[in-house]
Amino acid sequence: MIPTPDLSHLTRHDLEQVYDPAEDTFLLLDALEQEAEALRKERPLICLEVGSGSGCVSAFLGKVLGQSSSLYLCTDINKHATNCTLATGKQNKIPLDPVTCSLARPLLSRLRHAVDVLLFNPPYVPTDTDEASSAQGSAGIAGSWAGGADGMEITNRLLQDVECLLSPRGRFYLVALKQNNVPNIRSRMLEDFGLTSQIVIERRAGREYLIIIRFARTTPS
Ligand SMILES: C[S@@+](CC[C@H](N)C(=O)[O-])C[C@H]1O[C@@H](n2cnc3c(N)ncnc32)[C@H](O)[C@@H]1O
Repeated sequence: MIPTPDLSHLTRHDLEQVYDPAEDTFLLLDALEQEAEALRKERPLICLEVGSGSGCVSAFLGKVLGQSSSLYLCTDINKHATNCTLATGKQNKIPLDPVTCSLARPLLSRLRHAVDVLLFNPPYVPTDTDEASSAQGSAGIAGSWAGGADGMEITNRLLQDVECLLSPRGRFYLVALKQNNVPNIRSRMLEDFGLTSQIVIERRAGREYLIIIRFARTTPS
């Protein structure tokens, strides 16, 4: 079993401003652990986590891949989150490179068809559009969950860029709620971008039913 990254350096003050890893985070870790062998075999060079929050998921990915020369890029709209991501990388000896920005927009042209592992645990909670817009605008803790209509407004923006980011062997892992309409997400990604998908793992956690979907150009082994 791969240990959960050490987050003991994060203070209560940090976790008032940055998403505290929760069931959704841990389900994504479980999915990455389940896929560990296949991920190592691919020898990913560029990994990108959008919305890295504490940095827990990217630090875990670094542990999954072990000693490698991978680049671990992370983005978050929340400046406190990118600070925490940097600190979590140091604490766990994984060289995380965080950038404060929205989604992957400023990196898009540089990372065209270059990302081998793309991760996103998005703000997926259905809210009204105004709440999601204001959370995005203030770039604080509410941006961790406020997802707008169907919880999909922020995720949909990244979905438009996934095909452009993924390398030929790239894999994209997305956290979704059942209410986000997973069959619809999967069929849109296939019809619009030719990306196939699999459910890696799913679990009920309290009121939420959480699903991790993996997208790729062809069905990975
Ligand atoms: C559910 S939290 C997940 C945090 C962390 N990846 C985890 O799994 O614990 C969603 C994260 O996405 C970030 N986020 C929200 N909107 C974003 C955007 N437009 N661009 C980049 N990050 C965003 C939030 O600040 C938050 O850190």
